[in-house]
Amino acid sequence: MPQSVPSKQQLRRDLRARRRALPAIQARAAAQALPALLRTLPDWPHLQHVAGYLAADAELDPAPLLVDLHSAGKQIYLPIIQPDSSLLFAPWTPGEALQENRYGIGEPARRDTLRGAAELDALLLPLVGWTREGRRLGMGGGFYDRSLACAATVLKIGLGYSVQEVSLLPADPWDIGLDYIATGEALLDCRV
Ligand SMILES: Nc1nc2c(c(=O)[nH]1)N(C=O)[C@@H](CNc1ccc(C(=O)N[C@@H](CCC(=O)O)C(=O)O)cc1)CN2
Ligand SMILES: Nc1ncnc2c1ncn2[C@@H]1O[C@H](COP(=O)(O)OP(=O)(O)OP(=O)(O)O)[C@@H](O)[C@H]1O
Repeated sequence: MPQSVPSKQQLRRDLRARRRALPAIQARAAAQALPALLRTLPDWPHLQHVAGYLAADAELDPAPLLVDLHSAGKQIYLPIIQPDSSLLFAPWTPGEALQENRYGIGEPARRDTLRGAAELDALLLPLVGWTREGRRLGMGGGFYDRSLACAATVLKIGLGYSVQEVSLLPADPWDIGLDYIATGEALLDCRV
């Protein structure tokens, strides 16, 4: 009998629990490995506008990576949830003022020059689950899928622990694939 694929909802529950159970020392090591891993990207020198996120719910923390990008002279951005449930991205520098969104996640208070995903060079996506082929499972709001529907050119880099890898994910027509996945141990090229 073919093995059935668990629902996205079931997977989300299991993988979020797995993420929360990771020892703090491993979580920190993965976050601290990200800057050197991302610097091996062939496109790294050309990335000028890069959106990240502020870690919530035990997500792989891009903070050291955002500091590294900033110190390399790149402009970093954070997502702002829009009324139509898409995301726009506001420039942000580590330490600048934040205000909480409906999930308690900080968003830049200064939002004068918002960009769409298509106007960024790279986007760091928080992963709940991932496959080697670059499929992703997010928190379930569809925010990233909606925002990427018209942004084919932006380099999509998922950040997720290796314990969040699964062999199969349910495929929906709106799912947008990743170009790379950084696990904290390796940078995987999903386009090959
Ligand atoms: N760090 C981070 N920022 C992000 C995202 C993300 O996944 N991670 N998003 C990526 O989309 C957007 C926010 N999406 C989110 C979707 C669901 C939940 C969440 O915690 N849901 C709760 C129920 C919360 C409630 O309804 O009050 C849950 O499922 O337990 C959080 C963020 C924009 N910013
Ligand atoms: N391009 C889109 N346009 C309209 N609705 C969309 C689009 N993409 C996704 N959605 C809606 O978003 C909901 C959640 O999608 P899904 O379960 O794939 O979320 P996710 O990819 O895990 O979340 P996220 O993208 O926020 O990380 C779906 O019910 C779907 O209807």
